This record gives sequence, C-alpha cells and structure tokens, in this order.
Amino acid sequence: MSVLEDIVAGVRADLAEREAVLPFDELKKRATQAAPPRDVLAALRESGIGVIAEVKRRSPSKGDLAEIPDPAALAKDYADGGARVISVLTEQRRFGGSLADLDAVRAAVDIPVLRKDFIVSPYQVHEARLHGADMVLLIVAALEQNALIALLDRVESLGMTALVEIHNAEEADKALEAGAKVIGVNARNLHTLEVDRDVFSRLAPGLPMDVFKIAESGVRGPGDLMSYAGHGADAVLVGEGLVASGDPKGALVKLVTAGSHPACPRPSR
Ligand SMILES: O=C(O)c1ccccc1NCC(=O)[C@H](O)[C@H](O)COP(=O)(O)O
Repeated sequence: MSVLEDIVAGVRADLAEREAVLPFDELKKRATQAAPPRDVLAALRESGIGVIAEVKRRSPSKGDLAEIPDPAALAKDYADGGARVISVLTEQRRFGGSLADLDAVRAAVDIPVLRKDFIVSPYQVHEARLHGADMVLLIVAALEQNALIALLDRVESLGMTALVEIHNAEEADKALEAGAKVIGVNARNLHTLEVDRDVFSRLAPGLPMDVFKIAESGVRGPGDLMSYAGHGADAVLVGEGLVASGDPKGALVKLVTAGSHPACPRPSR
C-alpha cells in the first residue's frame, strides 16, 4: 500500500465516524446557511506570482514541522504578509489538522481559504462549504475519473473553486478532461513522497494558457518561486518552507516580495 493509499484509507474511516454523527442530508442543509464563497480566481489573478500559504503541523515525509497552537494567529500573519489564499490541511492522522483549524482560520481572515484534504466523497465537499472554505483540493491520483468529474461539478455547484492536483502527464489529461480551471502541479509524488521540482516544468507546457497553474511543494525560498514562475507558474503553494522557517510571516514576505518584483517572470496570457 502506498502512502497515499494509506492516507485515504484513514480518511475514509474518519469520514464514516463523522457521517454517523452528522448525516449527509443534515450536513447539506446546514452548509446552505454558510456565508457565500469568495472569488478565489479573482484573488489569485492579482498582479505578480501569488503565494498560497499553508497551515501544516506535520507530514508523512518530514514528521513534525511546527506545533501551531493558534492557527488563527498564523493565518492572520499569512494574510498580513501578503498571502493570496490560506491553505488549511484538515487531515488529522498524518498531518495533525482538523475542521476546527478550518473554522479558526475562516474566522480570522477575509482572504480565500483552501480546504487541503484527501477528498473522496461528496460529504467532504459540503463539509468544506459548511466550515467556510472557498476552495477545495481534488487529487487526481486519489480518484477514479468519474469521481473526479462528479466532485469537481459539486465543488463548483456550491460556488467554490476546485484546485485539481496532478503529478504526471496522464493525470494532467484527466484533470483537463474533467474541466479543471485551476491545476496544481505537485512536485511531491504522493505515493513515494519523492520531491522533484522539475515536474512542473515538464507538465506546464502541456496545460492550456487559460488554466491557472499552481506549483505545489518544495518551495524553500524566493529562488524556487522564481524558478517555478520562469516555467509558467501563476502561483505557488508553500507549507514546510513557511511553518518550519522559525519566522513564517518573514519567510512569506520574502516570497511575496519576490513574486511581485519586476524581475520575476510573468506568465504570458
Ligand atoms: O507533505 C507531505 O509529506 C505529503 C505526503 C503525502 C501527501 C501529501 C503531502 N503533502 C501535501 C502537500 O502537497 C503539501 O503540504 C503542499 O504541497 C506544501 O508542500 P511543502 O511546501 O513541500 O510543505
């Protein structure tokens, strides 16, 4: 069993427990009462290379990264530091995240919030909406094509934006066939945990100009952001490079400054 398969097995078990407490029909009803989602693409399309800043306590690849006792305070620092979107890992077993983290971040900032989890069920999409998410991650490697299409349609039917994540050319084709408008190219192989920063440069040329391209993982500093931008990234998603830096806001400001610098390559549209 790969790392991703092990994570998804745990997600499904935890999901079943939550659904036993809050049935799907009641969840859907409650989610309709949430404040409407924000326009994520409008936020991401501001000038320069945007930074999506992640709340990430630990991970399968690196173990413990940061305690993050107050995710709201971190989110405020991220927003003040110029993040375009806050990514909140809500998977508990391997990342130490929770829906409570999502609630705290939602209450703390006005910028868009991404629910970063291993979404395999419509239930999780409505959960994201109920807890204030504006964007939801859909990992192609974790989904059969029909499920990807159905979940993408459901995310958009609720007014949210789907971040469809790929790691190879086959998954790029699946994302495009499903109608993805925002594609994240993850440098990290979720089965082996290997990080290859060249994956983005290999896959980006095959993605249409009108697809918003996000480079995910492996951003250690401004140099990596500039490199991703040079290969066509519209934005980057950063976790470890911020939370494990000792100064997440300071590390973010360096990235945001680099992304807005005139010398930073701009995607040609
Ligand atoms: O980060 C991991 O070890 C990991 C393992 C298995 C599945 C997903 C994983 N991470 C989720 C992400 O994709 C990253 O949190 C995100 O792209 C930020 O990456 P980084 O800046 O390298 O922390």
